[in-house]
Amino acid sequence: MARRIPRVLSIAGSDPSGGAGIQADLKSIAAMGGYGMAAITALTAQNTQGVTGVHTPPASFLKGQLEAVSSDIVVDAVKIGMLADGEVIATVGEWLAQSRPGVVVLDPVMVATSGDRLLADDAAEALRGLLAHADLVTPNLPELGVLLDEPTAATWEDALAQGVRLAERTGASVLVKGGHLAGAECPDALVLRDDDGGALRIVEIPGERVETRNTHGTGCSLSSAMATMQARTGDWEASLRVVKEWLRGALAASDQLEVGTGHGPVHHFHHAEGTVPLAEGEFTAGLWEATAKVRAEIDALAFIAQLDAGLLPESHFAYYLAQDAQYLNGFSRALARASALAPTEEEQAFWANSAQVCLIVEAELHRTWLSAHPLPPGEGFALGPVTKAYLDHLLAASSMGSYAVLAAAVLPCYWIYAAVGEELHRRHVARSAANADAGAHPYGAWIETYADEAFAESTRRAISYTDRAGRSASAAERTAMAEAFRQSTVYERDFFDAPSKYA
Ligand SMILES: Nc1ncnc2c1ncn2[C@@H]1O[C@H](COP(=O)(O)OP(=O)(O)OP(=O)(O)O)[C@@H](O)[C@H]1O
Ligand SMILES: Cc1ncc(COP(=O)(O)O)c(N)n1
Repeated sequence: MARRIPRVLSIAGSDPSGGAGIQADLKSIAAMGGYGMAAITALTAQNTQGVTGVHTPPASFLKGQLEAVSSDIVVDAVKIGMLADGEVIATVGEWLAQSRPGVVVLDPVMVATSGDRLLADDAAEALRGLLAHADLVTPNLPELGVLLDEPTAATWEDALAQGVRLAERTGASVLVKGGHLAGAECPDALVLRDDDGGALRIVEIPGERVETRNTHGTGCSLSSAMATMQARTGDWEASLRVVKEWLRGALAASDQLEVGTGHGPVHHFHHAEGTVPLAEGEFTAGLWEATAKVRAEIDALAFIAQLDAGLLPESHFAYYLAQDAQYLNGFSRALARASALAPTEEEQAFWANSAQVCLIVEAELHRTWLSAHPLPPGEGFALGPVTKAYLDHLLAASSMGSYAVLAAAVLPCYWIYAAVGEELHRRHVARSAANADAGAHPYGAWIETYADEAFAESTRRAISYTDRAGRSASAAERTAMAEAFRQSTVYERDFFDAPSKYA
């Protein structure tokens, strides 16, 4: 019976480096939505380069582990991996016969990727006997040969024929794996026994080989993921389609892990990266970090240096003020929309108040700064191309209907303006302290407006609300937020640079 969160038991060896064995199984089971458990058959000392030791505790202790689990917990599926020796195999066989779990996947582990033996020489026969307890057996090509007492298949066709022979001989279904084939293809195939125990059916699932050395634990990961998916779906073919695609992604993303210098592990949770729980401030710190290059370009703009040194042409300052007034009007509308979409009353009030403050600041700009710094004669109060593009971007974010994306889109206007203003103000204060003449700075009064504690507080709150929205957003929404934030940061840069182009 299909189970939404299956309880899956791995009976396997421990790999302290985390790439294979029960460690890989528990990650794979969780990645496939199951609840993972592990009864340990043997301890290995190993890393990505190889196995340096194996310690097999008494089989009676494994029996104790299995009984402790099954006397209390319903086991929906079992995955069996490294079994070490004949005594362990006998213990697992007895437990399977007695507890009869719904799904049994057996990965007949004999030799590690590194070439080290994980099964005693004399235990292959005992392992053959255990296959009758399995619903699905997942040998790699050399293991398939050993189980049949035949040479390793040289071609995929030979391997499929061996898979059929193994299924006929054991009564289990067989997953024939193409990982050990040469070439660009990496197919897998299921030799399936119909429910009534009748004819065998081959389902081949093609796949491309991922170019990587990081294949440590792929067999363990595949078999435990298959056990979990089968308990969820009751359909081997549907399970393999999902698991194979997931494993391909895990191999492709394995380089990100940077674990070890040999055959590294696969990235079991590559598909869930965008949904990792984030600490307070982590999401917006990530947005800030990702825009470092654009922000460095802002710091290097002539506009900033000239404003700082008092050398900004008057016409540039007048253009900037006129565009700022236009911008504030549109920005206020975006903030009003953020208020309308806000999930809490606190945020609703914050954005509504900010929208109103924008209009007050715009009126103040007209009344004081713009009348003192009029545009050159003949130039109308036109919406410049950057102002228009920036506002169109905010308008698009407003109409998408996502509060989180809109918050990310309006945030750079707070954060970057505050950061740039704070730095200009810091330098101005330092200059004033060193030089009594600083009062003569033509833009001194403007730079002093940057020391506004109320704006700094609003910036902190805008960051905190955007961060909160990002932390509870879906992976797709987080991506859209990051893009909206990046785009607005680019417009911030272009806005400071616009006077040098259009004034
Ligand atoms: N380079 C690769 N690219 C894509 N898929 C691969 C690659 N290597 C292995 N696989 C897949 O990984 C799974 C395990 O296959 P493989 O034949 O390597 O088993 P294995 O030898 O038991 O694994 P292990 O590496 O754990 O010993 C199969 O689904 C196979 O198709
Ligand atoms: C404990 C344990 N179990 C299984 C394997 C096989 O995995 P691989 O063939 O990928 O090394 C392993 N190396 N260690």
